[in-house]
Amino acid sequence: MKIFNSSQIRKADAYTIAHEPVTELKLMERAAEACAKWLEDEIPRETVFYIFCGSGNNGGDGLALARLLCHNGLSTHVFVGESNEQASEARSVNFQRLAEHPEIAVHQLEDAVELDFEANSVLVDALFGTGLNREIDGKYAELINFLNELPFRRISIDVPSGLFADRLIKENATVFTAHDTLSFQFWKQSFLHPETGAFCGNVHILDIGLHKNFVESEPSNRFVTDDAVIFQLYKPRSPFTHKGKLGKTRIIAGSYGKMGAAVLAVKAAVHCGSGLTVIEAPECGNEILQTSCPEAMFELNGDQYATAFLINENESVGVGPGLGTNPDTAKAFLKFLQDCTQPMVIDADALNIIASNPDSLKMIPKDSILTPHPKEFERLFGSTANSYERVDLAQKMAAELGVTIVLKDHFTQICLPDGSVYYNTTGNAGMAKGGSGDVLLGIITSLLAQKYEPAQAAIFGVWLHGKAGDFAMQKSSVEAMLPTDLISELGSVFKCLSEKKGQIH
Ligand SMILES: NC(=O)C1=CN([C@@H]2O[C@H](COP(=O)(O)OP(=O)(O)OC[C@H]3O[C@@H](n4cnc5c(N)ncnc54)[C@H](O)[C@@H]3O)[C@@H](O)[C@H]2O)[C@H](O)CC1
Ligand SMILES: [K+]
Repeated sequence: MKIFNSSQIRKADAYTIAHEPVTELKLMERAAEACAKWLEDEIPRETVFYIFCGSGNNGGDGLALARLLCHNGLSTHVFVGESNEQASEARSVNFQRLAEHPEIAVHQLEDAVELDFEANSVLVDALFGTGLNREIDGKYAELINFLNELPFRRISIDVPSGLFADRLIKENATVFTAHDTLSFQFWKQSFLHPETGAFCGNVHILDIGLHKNFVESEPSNRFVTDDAVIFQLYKPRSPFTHKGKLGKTRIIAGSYGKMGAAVLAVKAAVHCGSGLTVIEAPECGNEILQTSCPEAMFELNGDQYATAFLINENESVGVGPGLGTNPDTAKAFLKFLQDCTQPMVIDADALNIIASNPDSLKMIPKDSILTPHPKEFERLFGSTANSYERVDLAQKMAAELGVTIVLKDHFTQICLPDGSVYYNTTGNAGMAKGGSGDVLLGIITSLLAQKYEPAQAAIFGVWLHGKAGDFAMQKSSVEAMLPTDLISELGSVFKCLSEKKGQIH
């Protein structure tokens, strides 16, 4: 799914109105219908809805929503500003149409502070959407601060009021803090970054039928990895295949005291479908690895830590977890990097060695995949003021070096050599635990061995890893789930994928 900025979203709106064709009023009605359906499906019927409406079309959505909810027998209050003079036509019509339902209580926005809210209230924010053009202040800020303190579920229409769709806000800016955001048609960039996404709660993207031709032809280099992307990437296994056709994965990982990282990476590679898997590690890991993962072959590269790396053609290499940064390991790794020509997956200590030897960035084979967390990214490419600047820098460096950079975050960003960025939305806070990254390296390397193109392996691998995390969370909890559980859940994720793909074709 493409990510558009607010001016592109306005264009999508206008294009749809002109070419479907459909009136602005009808489009607003569709948006309100989608929200009403979601609320009626998700929120108990005895709820009292308090809908706060601004003077723009976001407010118009709120007014239409109030009418639809009331029409369906739900208890509804609306709050509007003093004057409707500035309002768009569609918003004004929806204000007038409230008269169809005299049972809707209409209040002034400033009266909210005096109101006795029912115990089973839900607050709906339709104050500002993509038309916000400056930070919120004055009476709107007072109202939002008041609403944020009430002990009720808060739901935003399209965008939490106070957030811009496509840029950072000032620290301490006033924003409606939503538990859920019902947003139209597209993910907005601000939902995907920690500084702004924290205000959105759970994001639900509602289809309102904006014109396909516009969506297809309007350029964007930012995307969200959605189900359509994944179904296109996933290659179901042919019944006539054999292990020789499913690639050879080499995981180079582990040193004394950090052999768990190697275990996790190699097990993930095997569970992700690698035909043949080799774990290259120092002698101290031999017994541990052969016992914990008998499916993989062991090859020696040192005693307590790696001192020489083996190069084999026709293998996909994933290197770094638990490797350590002993000077001998660093020297051997840099030589290996210089001699290799095949794309490889580089993580953890291998990234730290590169960061300590900046000239080695140029030696990374083209199309390789780097999987830094924010701290590793900073060591490699320097610090940035915020996550928006960080993804811009990652996008630039990926294109400059001809590599894929997987910037690990709540919504991990996959920056491809062609300058595009994919945001991943699978995964959860239970994955913020030592060992998750080792599993990711194993998954991506395994996909690379199975002849997924490097960019595909990165996008698909990050999605799989997150989805396995979501399955693991359902069985356990964000606190208790383990990176090992991600490996165990890979099977269920593939099962689900192949069943769904079967339905589609
Ligand atoms: N694009 C779509 O797919 C659809 C969008 N819909 C809804 O429309 C809004 C966008 O509406 P718009 O009228 O452009 O903007 P807003 O409602 O967000 O508000 C603009 C309004 O507010 C004033 N304003 C802006 N910033 C401030 C501020 N800080 N303080 C006070 N006033 C401010 C501005 O001058 C305008 O007067 C979109 O989000 C959807 O909810 C359609 O209904 C369906 C299709
Ligand atoms: K809103």
